[in-house]
Parts: sequence; C-alpha cells; structure tokens
Amino acid sequence: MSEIGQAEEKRNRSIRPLGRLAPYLKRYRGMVAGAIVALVAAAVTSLALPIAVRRMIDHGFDQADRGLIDSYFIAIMIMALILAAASALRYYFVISIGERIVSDIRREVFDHVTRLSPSFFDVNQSGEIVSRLTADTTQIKSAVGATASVALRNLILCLGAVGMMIVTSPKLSSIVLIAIPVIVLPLVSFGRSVRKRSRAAQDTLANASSYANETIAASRTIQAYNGEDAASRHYGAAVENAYQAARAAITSRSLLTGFAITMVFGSIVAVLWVGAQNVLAGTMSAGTLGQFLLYSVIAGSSLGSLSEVWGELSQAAGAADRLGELLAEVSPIAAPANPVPLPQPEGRVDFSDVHFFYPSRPGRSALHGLSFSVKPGETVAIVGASGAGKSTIFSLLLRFYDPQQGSVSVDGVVISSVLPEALRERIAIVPQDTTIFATSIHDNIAFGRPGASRDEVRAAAAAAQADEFISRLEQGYDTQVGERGVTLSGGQRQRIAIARAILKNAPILLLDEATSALDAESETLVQKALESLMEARTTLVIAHRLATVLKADRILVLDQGRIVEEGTHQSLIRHGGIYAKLARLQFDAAIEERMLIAK
Ligand SMILES: Nc1ncnc2c1ncn2[C@@H]1O[C@H](COP(=O)(O)OP(=O)(O)OP(=O)(O)O)[C@@H](O)[C@H]1O
Repeated sequence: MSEIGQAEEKRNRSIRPLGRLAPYLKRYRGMVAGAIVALVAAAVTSLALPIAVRRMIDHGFDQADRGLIDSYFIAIMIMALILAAASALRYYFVISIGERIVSDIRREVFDHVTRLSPSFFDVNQSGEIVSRLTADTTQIKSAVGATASVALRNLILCLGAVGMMIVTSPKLSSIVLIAIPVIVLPLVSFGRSVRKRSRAAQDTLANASSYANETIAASRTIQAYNGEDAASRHYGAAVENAYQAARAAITSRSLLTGFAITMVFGSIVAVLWVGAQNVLAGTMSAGTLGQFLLYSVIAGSSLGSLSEVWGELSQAAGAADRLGELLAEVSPIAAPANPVPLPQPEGRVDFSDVHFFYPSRPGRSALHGLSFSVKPGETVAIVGASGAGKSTIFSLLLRFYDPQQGSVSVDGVVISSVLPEALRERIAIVPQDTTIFATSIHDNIAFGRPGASRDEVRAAAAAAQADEFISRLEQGYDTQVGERGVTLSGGQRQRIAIARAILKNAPILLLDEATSALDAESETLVQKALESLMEARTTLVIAHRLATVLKADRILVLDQGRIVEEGTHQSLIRHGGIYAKLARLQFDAAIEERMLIAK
C-alpha cells in the first residue's frame, strides 16, 4: 500500500495533472460551451475596442466628418455592453462549473476513501486525508473557477493582441516578437522555483492541520495531562513553519510579478519610442500608433496576469494529482469477480492454519498457523495478554485484511470468495471503544439497521437496558449526543453500542469487552444487555471479565499469535498453565469478591 503523496518529489511539476479533471468537465458540456462562448465574446470585444479608438483618432476629430464621432461613440458603447454581458455570463458559467465539479470530486473521493480497507489507514493519517478532501478540492475549485477562466481569457487576449499588433504594424511587432523569448525564458525558470516553494508551503500546512485534528479530537486527554501549553507550542511552531514557507513562496511570487511587469512594459515603452519617431517622420498615423499602443498594453498585461495565475494553476494541478492518486488507490480487499452466495445463516466460523502479518509491519507476524472452529450458537471466549492477537482475529473475520496463508470461513464458505457486504451482514460487532456518532440516539442505534422503525429501535434499546436512561432524557431518543457521544457515560455508550448490535440481529457476534471499570450498577446493566445480545448467536468474545469466561462454552488462550491452550475455565485452571496465570492476574479481584459475597 503506498503512502499518499509519496511520489511527490518525482512528480512532474507541470499543469498536466489538471487533465484529470477532463472527465468531470465532460459531464457538464453545456455549461463549458457557454463559458467558452462568453469568454471568446468578451475577448473579441476587448480586441475590437482599439480599432474603434484608432478610427476615432484618425477620422473622428476631422472637422469634415463631424457626424462620424457620434457613430463611433455609439459603436464603443455597444461593444462595452457586449463586453459587460459576456463577462457576467463568463463569471456565472465558470464559477458554477467550479462549484459543481468540486462537489462531484468531494463526493467521489469520500465514497472511495470510506471503502478503502483499514490497511490504507494504517499508513495514512486521517487528518491528511481530510485535508485532501477540503484543502485540495478548494484549490481545484478556485482553479477550475476563477483561475482557469482568467488564464484562458488572458491567453486569448494575449494571442489576439499579438496577432492584431502584427496586423497593425509588422515593423513594430517584429521588435516585440524578438523581445518575447528574452522575457519568457527567465520567467519560466523563475516560475518553477515559485511552484516548488508553494508546494513546500502546502505540505507544511497539511502537517499542521493533521496535528490540529488529532489534538482537538483528544482535547480531554490533553487537558487532563495539562498538555495545553505543549500542544499550543507544537501547533504554534507548525503554523509558524507553514507561515515561513508561505512567505518564501509569496516573496518569489512578488519578485516574479515585478520582474514580468518590468520586462513586458520596458519593451513596450522601447517599441513606442520607435513608433513615435515614425509618426514624427510621417510614416505612421497617430491613430495606428494609438491602436498599436492599446494592443501592446493588452498583450503585456494579459501576459503579466498569465504569469500570475500560472502558479495557482500548477498548485491546483498538484492538488488534482494528489486527489487522483487517492482515487487510484485500490483496496486489497476487493469483491471477488464471481462471488459465492453464502448459505442459510447458521453462524459457523472456521480459521484454518491462518498465518498473518499486518501489511504495514511485514517483518512481524501477528498470527502463526491459527486453527479453530466455532459451532453455531457457541460462545467462545478469547483470552490472552495484550498484543497476543485477539483483535486481529476479529479484523480477519470481518475481512479488513486477508491472511497471507490459510483461510477463514463463515458457514463453510471461504470469506474471500463472498461479497464483503454479504459477509459483514452476518456479523455484529461491539468494540471496546464504542463509536458514537454526533447525531441523535435514535440514529446511533438505527445505524445497526438503517430504516428500522422507532418501535424496533426502542425494543433494541430496551433489550440493551438502555430504554430507561434514554426515556429520562429531555428529548428522549431525539437527544443529540455530541461528538463521539461526549454527553453520555461510559456505560451508557456501551449499552447504545449493544442496542445497535441487537438491532442488527446478525447470526455472529464479535464482542470486545471493555477493560475500563464501570461502577457496579452500570456493570450489571451492561452484563444483562450482553446476555440478551448473546442469546441464540455464535459469539466470539475477547474476555476481560470473570463472569464472561465462566459462562463461555470454551476458552481459547492466545499467546503471541498462537492458540496455546483450550478448554473451560475450570479445566484450564486445573491445568495450571498460561490461562491459570492470566486468570490469577486478571480475575483475582473478581474471584475474591465472589468469595466474599458467598461468605
Ligand atoms: N493496524 C496494525 N498495524 C500493524 N500492526 C498491528 C496493527 N494492529 C495490531 N498490530 C500488532 O499486531 C499484534 C497483535 O495485535 P492485536 O491488536 O490483535 O492484539 P490484542 O491481543 O488484541 O491486544 P489488546 O488486548 O492489547 O487489544 C500486536 O503486536 C500489535 O502491535
């Protein structure tokens, strides 16, 4: 799996990647055509103005043709109106196309990223991806919108004005044409260094943004550890770096602009001096010189604007390239070409000689030749030290990763041959860190089965021992729970996650018991909720509670990616192996408590 942005340095710093936007533009041919017509109309009108001015100078002020001056002014007024209408239409079309395309890209990138397998997120920071979705798309919006139209208008104006300069006076134009390479060549190389600096500024900002993202999400932990000052310093330094990088880019941009304008206007002034000599010598009319002057100003200023927007266009090209890379990222967990349908759900699970290492850590095996079967309706507890590979079993069963060797089957079918959605339909998971979304309680529970009725949601909540606390809230099921459910207690969050799994009603349940201690009352409620969830389902539970291992049909003891012991609590304690030691550490307090109660 490649890290996005890794190929950055090798990438051609041209505006070619903007070509990636062509398919999006094609979807809106009508609007693009409207924009081009408006652009050309505005440019042609601007280019026609100097002709009217020359005719006015050469003939309009002639006493013999007094009537002509009125018709010239009327013609100029009409042109100005056409220019105004064309410019307004250009603005409308171009900006709308920018907004339209960026909405499409945002949606497509989001759809794609949310479907990438977790191995992608192992090597890419979520803050970085969010920055692609917001900052890069915004840059493309301004490029497709304003910048591209400014560039196109100036290109048409520049080419048209140069053409008209040649028509107006070939002699003066030849001097200008010789001057062009002298001006353009240094501009191109200068432009390159500007682009390099802008890219550096952008990357530094992306770093600062992912830091801010992470810190804000962890604000409680940061405050609890009095880490605000350190975080402020860190972010301050990152933002300062971004500012310095941006300033370097701005400095070169301003130098580039100054240089371009000096060179362009310097040569125009020189040419005009020659023209003025010609007028004095009687070889050129004053109107022709005026017309030439206007065309050179148009050509010069449009060239200047072109050099200014070029940097922005290439920045947007970089953004398009990065987004293209993200869209080209292929998830290793693909749906098979000819998916096998799963049989009637039973809830059987088989791991057969599974060897697995995480793609981001190829050197370190997480599971070594794991084999076990879980019969329909059986409850199997997985026990093992931290890092033994317990959660990895869940990740493989949900097909977040594929094992490098061996196979995982559900209801007798190897899971890589079925549609991932069909597989996940059969599994409900209650993770240790419950995910609560910043929406209503109803929506959080209904996430287990979109479209569930209010009664179904309420029934699931009741089975999860959550209905009572929810009903006591002012807005009941419509209560908004805040980001990550901050307004709920740990036990309440867990019961909502359990309600969600109950609503899903899948034949296989994966349960990662929370290690965090709950108060006795919450603990009892959560325990009761889990009991109704586990009823008549195949359950694999990463166990941290004595009550759970006592109730399990079987316990698998995992050590460094291998199953080292298997049996019931009693038999394993009698065996006196790893489990007996683990149980003494993990469950001792609970065992003592039970004995006290018994007394
Ligand atoms: N996404 C990942 N990328 C790389 N390595 C990982 C990833 N997740 C886990 N590991 C590694 O794989 C091994 C098994 O991890 P796993 O999370 O399955 O352990 P666990 O038994 O569930 O531990 P715990 O009880 O602490 O949650 C560990 O060495 C861990 O560092």
